[in-house]
Amino acid sequence: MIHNIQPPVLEVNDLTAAYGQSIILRGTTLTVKKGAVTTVMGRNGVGKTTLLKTIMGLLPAQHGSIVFNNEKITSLPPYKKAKAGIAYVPQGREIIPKLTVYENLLLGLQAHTDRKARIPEDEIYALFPILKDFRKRAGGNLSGGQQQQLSIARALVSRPTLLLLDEPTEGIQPSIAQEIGAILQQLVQEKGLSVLLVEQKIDFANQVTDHYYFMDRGKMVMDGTAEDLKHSALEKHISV
Ligand SMILES: Nc1ncnc2c1ncn2[C@@H]1O[C@H](COP(=O)(O)OP(=O)(O)OP(=O)(O)O)[C@@H](O)[C@H]1O
Repeated sequence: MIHNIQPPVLEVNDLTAAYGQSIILRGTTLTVKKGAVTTVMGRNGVGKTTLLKTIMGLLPAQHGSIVFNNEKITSLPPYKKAKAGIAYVPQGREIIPKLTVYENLLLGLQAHTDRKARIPEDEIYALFPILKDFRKRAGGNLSGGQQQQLSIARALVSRPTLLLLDEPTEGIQPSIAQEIGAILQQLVQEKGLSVLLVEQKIDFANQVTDHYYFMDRGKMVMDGTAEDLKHSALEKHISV
């Protein structure tokens, strides 16, 4: 019940966004609570990735508003949103294959407000021990699950308060997905991180989610906790 009295970290209101003439977000509204995982589910192509890109400022909002920690950030460029405390872990991970694990982590520092900041190596390696072992290895030589861990770690280097996470389980083994789920829970519960997750896999979503939203054709059509939502409703909105 604590979650109900926490102020929202992010409020997206009536958001519209398009690629050229192709309108994808059609009045999307959602709230992300502090220190909790909010998960957006929905069929392929309904606009989940587009929503994260628009929140991050990679795609302009045509209409509507995005409020982060009570400040309107709708039209800020991505680097300003990053400096404000939002980090984005894209679908497909976007690791630079020829750079080492350590060099990939260094890229995360670009979003840091303090220019003299260093990678919080102890913290990062405590969460992801494999990255310490492989810190001199090329990112491209890591497995999919390891790359996903690197991508999340790189986002955490800037010490964000809100993590936008796009399909972290795509193409990785269930056991590694479960490990990533446990790390996310740790970050949320111990450090108060807020997470907006886009996910298709119900097992992973159930492991971490506090509040669900279901998206269809550019807007939210249902939301609630896992207990609020009947299994049939979940199936209806995630079947591809
Ligand atoms: N760069 C782009 N230019 C034009 N259309 C795009 C672009 N990226 C995505 N789209 C289209 O926008 C729609 C929404 O895509 P989006 O990736 O947001 O969906 P999604 O719900 O995340 O689906 P998925 O689970 O497949 O990633 C799709 O019809 C897609 O083809």
